[in-house]
Amino acid sequence: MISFKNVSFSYKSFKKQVGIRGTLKDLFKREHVNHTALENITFEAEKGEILALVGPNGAGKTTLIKLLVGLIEPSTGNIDVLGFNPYKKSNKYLSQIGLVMGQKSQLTWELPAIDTLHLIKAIYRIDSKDFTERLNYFLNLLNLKDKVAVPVRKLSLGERMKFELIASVIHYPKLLILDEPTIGLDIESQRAIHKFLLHLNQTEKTTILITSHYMRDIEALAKRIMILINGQIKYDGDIKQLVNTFNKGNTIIVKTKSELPDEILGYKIKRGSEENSWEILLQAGESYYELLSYLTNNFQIESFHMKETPFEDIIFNIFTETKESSS
Ligand SMILES: Nc1ncnc2c1ncn2[C@@H]1O[C@H](COP(=O)(O)OP(=O)(O)OP(=O)(O)O)[C@@H](O)[C@H]1O
Repeated sequence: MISFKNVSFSYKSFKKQVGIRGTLKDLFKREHVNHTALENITFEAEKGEILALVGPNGAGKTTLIKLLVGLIEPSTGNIDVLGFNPYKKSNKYLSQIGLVMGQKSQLTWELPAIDTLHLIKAIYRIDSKDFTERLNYFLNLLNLKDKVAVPVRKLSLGERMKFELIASVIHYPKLLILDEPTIGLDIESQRAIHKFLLHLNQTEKTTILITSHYMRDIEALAKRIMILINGQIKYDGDIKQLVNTFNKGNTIIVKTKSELPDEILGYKIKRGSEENSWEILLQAGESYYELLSYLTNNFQIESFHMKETPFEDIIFNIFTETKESSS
């Protein structure tokens, strides 16, 4: 379905010299600078997969999406999507993909969303009966039935994004690309969009590639995650596996009736947020049986529970560690 082989991409830009002399020099001879946004990217995705692409700002996510939709051509390497070279922008290829960009709208601002949808129907030559049935089905699913005649500018952000989604999938795309589709949305709208995407993926086997800075999106949707840092793939695989590999440890929260020392059996004890609560960091996979039995035998313990490291923190640690090791 998607195949990237040793794909690199560099943006070319002009070097701007400082001062009036520099500006004058620039008029006659401009120096080019190359910025490598993606370096040697190789991955494949199968039909029906939901693949999450994450990375810090400037990692190269949007560049990868631009390559996928054929807006730019790789500097080196090969891309094949659904048997096409995206850069050739053949109509046959474009009719099989859908794109949602959270920061850009494909709906006409002054008109009701239904008008844009009719335009899309005409462009993709969707059969009228099929279009009406599919549209009604989606409108019901996303609870938008009474919003079709409202001008887009009067819709809430959540309603608009739902219409954006419908506009990008009404023509039965085999591949749906979503760039920050839930940006700025409340949790309810985010959840509605997750539900819709999972439903589409299950019923139509739509392959989905999503980028998001919200780890909620990633956890709700994808089994596979690809982490892009400085234009390179740092991790590509199962999300659960990622947690097992990169989670440094979990924290036990202990509540006591009395003070605890700074260290027990070699474990550092930190004060928790509440009175007489304590945090003890355990290494991943470490057994805590001995520690708990020591605590219960030697102190008055009220309760204890394990706090797993949130997925978001694990991803954040991967981002910062890579940054530190490359600087
Ligand atoms: N048109 C351009 N000309 C020159 N450099 C560019 C251009 N577009 C992007 N870049 C650079 O390429 C790198 C990758 O940018 P890209 O937009 O793909 O990152 P991103 O992962 O999508 O970031 P974000 O999460 O902030 O959207 C960045 O260093 C960026 O400054």
